[in-house]
Amino acid sequence: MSAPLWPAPTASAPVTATVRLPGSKSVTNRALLLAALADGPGTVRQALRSRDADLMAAAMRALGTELTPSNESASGVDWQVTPGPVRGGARIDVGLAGTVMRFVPPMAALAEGEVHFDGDAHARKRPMGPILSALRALGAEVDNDSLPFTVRGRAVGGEVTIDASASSQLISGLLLTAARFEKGVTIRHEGPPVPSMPHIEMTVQMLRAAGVTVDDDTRDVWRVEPGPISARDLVVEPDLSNAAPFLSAALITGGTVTVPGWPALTTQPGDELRGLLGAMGATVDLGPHGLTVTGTGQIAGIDADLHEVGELTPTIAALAALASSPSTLRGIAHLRGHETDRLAALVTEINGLGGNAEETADGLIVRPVPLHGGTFHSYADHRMATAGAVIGLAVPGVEVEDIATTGKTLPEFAHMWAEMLGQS
Ligand SMILES: O=C(O)C1=C[C@@H](OP(=O)(O)O)[C@@H](O)[C@H](O)C1
Ligand SMILES: C=C(OP(=O)(O)O)C(=O)O
Repeated sequence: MSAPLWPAPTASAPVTATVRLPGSKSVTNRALLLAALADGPGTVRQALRSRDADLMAAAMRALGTELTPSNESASGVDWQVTPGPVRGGARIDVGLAGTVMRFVPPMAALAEGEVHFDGDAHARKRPMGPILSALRALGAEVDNDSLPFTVRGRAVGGEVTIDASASSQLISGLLLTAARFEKGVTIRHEGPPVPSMPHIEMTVQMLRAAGVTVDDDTRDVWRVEPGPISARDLVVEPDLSNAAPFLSAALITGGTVTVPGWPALTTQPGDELRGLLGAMGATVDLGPHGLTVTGTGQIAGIDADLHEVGELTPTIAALAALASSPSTLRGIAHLRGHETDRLAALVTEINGLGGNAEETADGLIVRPVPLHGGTFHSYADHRMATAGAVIGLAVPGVEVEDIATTGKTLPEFAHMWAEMLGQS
C-alpha cells in the first residue's frame, strides 16, 4: 500500500515570513545521551520532540535513565534527566535514526546484561560494521555487523582503529560514551576522509562543556580521558538544517524569510546555508534578529563540495533543479548510506518531474529544465519529502508521497509550510 499524497502548495506571491524552528536533532540526541551518562541530574531545555528524538528518549529510559518532561508542545520539551546505572535486559528500537543506532550501542556496552537493537527495514542497510567492530575491540561482545544485533558488556575501553568514511556518527558514537570506559578511548580513523566533520566538532564541544578531556589535536585521531561527565543545564539550538527548505522559499519566490534564534557561533552544519544560499543568489543577513534570507526569484546554479554538510543536499538539489544554470554537487558519496540512497532517490524524483539530474561517483549534476507536476516519492526520508515541497513551490501539480515522514525531525512541517505561505 502506498502512503497518501500531499499536494505541495505552489507559491502565488513572494513569501514574507518568520519561521521559528524547533530544537536541533543532533544537539538534542547528544544532550540526552550525555545527560543520561552524567554524574547527577541535569536539564535539556527546548529539546526537539520528533520521531528521532523520541526514540532516543525511549532508549535512555530503557537503559535506566529517568526522564521527566515539562513545558511540552507539539515539537519541543524541557527534559529533567536523572541518570541511573546503565541497565541491561533492554530492547532498543532505533527506527531509522542514525544518531540512535550509532550513539546508543557504546552506552549499552557499559551495562551488565544484554541489550538488543533493531529498527526499520532500511535501518538494517545503514553502515554499522565499523562501530560494532570497535566495540568488540574495546571489550564488548556484539553478535552481528549490522542491525539487528545484541551488545553484551562490559567494554573497558582502550585503542581502536576504525574506517569512518561512511559516517561521522561512527566516531561521534564512540566519543560520547568514551569517558565512562575504565581506560577511556583512543580512536584512529584510517580510510577515505570522514564526512560531516562539523558534527564531530559538535560532539567534542559538547563533551568539553561537560568537563570531559578530549584531545583532537592530531588529524583523524581522538583521545578521550576516562572520568565523569558533568551534569548540565543546557538549551538546545534551533535545527538549522531544517531551516533549509524554509529559507529556500525566499530564493524561489523572490521573498524574505527570517529564522529567529540563529546562533552567532555554532557547530551545526546548517550554518553553511549562509554561504550556499548566498552563492545561489540570495542576500543573507545574520544579526540579533536571526538569519534573514532574501531572494530575487532567480536561482544561480552552484559547484559545491557538500562533504561536510551532506544533510543539506536534498534541499540544495531541489533548488538546483529550479536554477537558471547547472549545478555540480560533490563529496557526498556517503549519502548512499543515509535514510535512503539519497543520490539515486534525488535523480529518480527530479527526473520523474521531467528534470535532468545525473549521479556521479561522488555526487550529482543537476541541469535545470522546465519541470512538470507528478508524484515525488519520499522513501521514508524526511529530507526527500521537504525537497519535494521546495520544488512544488515553483512547479504546479507536485504531490509529495508520505509527507508525514518529516516527523523524523520536524513533525510540524506541513503546518509550518502552510503557515509560511499564509495558507494555514
Ligand atoms: O552526528 C549527527 O548528528 C549527524 C551526522 C551526519 O551524519 P553522516 O556523517 O552520516 O552524514 C548528518 O548527516 C546527520 O544528519 C546527523
Ligand atoms: C542523515 C540524516 O539523519 P541520521 O541522523 O538518521 O543519519 C539526516 O537527518 O539528514
